[in-house]
Amino acid sequence: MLEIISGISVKKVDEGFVLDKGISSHKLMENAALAFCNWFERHYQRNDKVGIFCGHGNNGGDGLAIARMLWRKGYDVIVFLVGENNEPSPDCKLNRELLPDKLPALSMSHEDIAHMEYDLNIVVDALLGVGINRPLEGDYKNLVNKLNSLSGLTKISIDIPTGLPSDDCLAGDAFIADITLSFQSPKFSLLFPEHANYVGQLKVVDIGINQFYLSQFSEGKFYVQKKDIALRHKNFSRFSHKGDFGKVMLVGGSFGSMGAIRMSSEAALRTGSGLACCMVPGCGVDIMQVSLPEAQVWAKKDSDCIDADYLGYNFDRFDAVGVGPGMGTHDTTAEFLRGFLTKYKGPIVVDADGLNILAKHPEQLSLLADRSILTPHLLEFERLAGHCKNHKDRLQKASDFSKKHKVIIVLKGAHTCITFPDGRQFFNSTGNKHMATGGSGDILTGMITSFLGQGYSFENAALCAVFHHGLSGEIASADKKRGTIATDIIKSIPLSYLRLGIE
Ligand SMILES: NC(=O)C1=CN([C@@H]2O[C@H](COP(=O)(O)OP(=O)(O)OC[C@H]3O[C@@H](n4cnc5c(N)ncnc54)[C@H](O)[C@@H]3O)[C@@H](O)[C@H]2O)[C@@H](O)CC1
Ligand SMILES: [K+]
Repeated sequence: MLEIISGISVKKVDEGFVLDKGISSHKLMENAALAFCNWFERHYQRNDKVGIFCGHGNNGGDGLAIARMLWRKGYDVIVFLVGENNEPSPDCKLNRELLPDKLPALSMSHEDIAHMEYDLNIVVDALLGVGINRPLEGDYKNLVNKLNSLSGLTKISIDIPTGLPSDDCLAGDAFIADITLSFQSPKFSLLFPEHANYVGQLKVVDIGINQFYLSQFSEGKFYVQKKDIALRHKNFSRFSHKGDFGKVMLVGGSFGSMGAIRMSSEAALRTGSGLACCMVPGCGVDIMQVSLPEAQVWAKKDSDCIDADYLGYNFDRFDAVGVGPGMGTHDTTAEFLRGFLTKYKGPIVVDADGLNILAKHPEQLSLLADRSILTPHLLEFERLAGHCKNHKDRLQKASDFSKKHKVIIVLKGAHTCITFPDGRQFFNSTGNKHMATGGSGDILTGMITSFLGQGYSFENAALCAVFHHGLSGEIASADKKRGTIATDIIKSIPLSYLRLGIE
């Protein structure tokens, strides 16, 4: 699992790695530049006109090495040098000297920046990286704003968009990238929703520094990728029977809101549950049985919402229970939740109106069994934990909340963050904007509940479900883009398993 370390630690990791391996820091920069160029070559043609904007630190050094390599591969490259009245870092200086004589390199004055007019297809931002220690000003600021104003070309940031602090929220200007290629592991701030427009698509490239070096600076933050997830799945044999795949219950729905619980239930079945039973109000029975014949239904006749009478049911027959989608927050439903949390101590997932009830009745939080999984989106989380100044603050509050109530928080959004009571936070790498559609969260509830029911540990259930949910969304939206709807995501769950070689 990739460690997400602070910008200050990045420098220390580099130094430790270089010392241990007996290589030069220049060689490490060459590795980084090569990793970038290998990625670049797979995506861009040699007739593209590439402008590489290089600052005076090591980020600029990366840009210069990349320019030299791309030029040697036959790309049409122009190098722009900025910040030349600052002392360049030693590796930046060396890479300036290594530029081939025939490769055009232009020093940019204030006037050049103001009147810049080049016919470029691709802009590479190698102005500043994780070494930024103050908001942009002067030439750097003017150039970044100028580049941001150009349209109709592809903009790529090296390591981090210039101007973004690696571990904090942006104050001031920053380069707006279409793609950010971050070296070795993503920088923390690249995962904040406030920065989504600056980062564009996030790619992480390996530059050969192994995890041993990164883990020495661990802050308990991790970036979850495909290779981390495949191994966390359980193997089932041909002798496995329905019971091994788990019996789960999904509780929710109310008059006019039956879609949510229907989608959760279908998602649980598609994730592999042996049996899914949904507990719904009487008004939802026909809807469920007609639209999802594979699910069992339990309901009280003539009711419009889940009420305290539902507490007579024996929940202990289930391996896991998901509660909340479409359930409403009626007083009698809150009464049900109080009784349910008191009664059932198996693995549970609480989502949507289940969370809204907890926000309205915070005394119920103490009834949650240890390691219950709560799946709020950003707004639901704030209802539970109070106003958050920004995402950094929100992540800290998620950590405090998780520790205090001994629950697992799945904070949904781009790079969904899973926080455990021991403080570890896992950031997901799958998913895209097309998943921001009604019902998407209900599906995740069904998926986590299903994994819990299959006997996965709390950690593996949360990580696998979040990863597959995102990947299913990517698969579903590949040809539907903004026309993607939640049920498309459910249909893609089996394909997501296949992508990981899981049968
Ligand atoms: N393991 C890694 O992640 C590696 C990182 N490398 C690169 O090294 C970069 C970090 O290099 P540096 O630490 O030299 O940092 P930068 O390239 O970000 O530059 C730091 C320099 O800029 C100055 N500076 C800070 N804020 C400024 C501002 N607002 N305006 C103008 N100047 C400002 C600093 O005083 C310092 O002189 C990474 O982002 C990455 O691109 C690679 O070369 C090698 C491996
Ligand atoms: K940069």
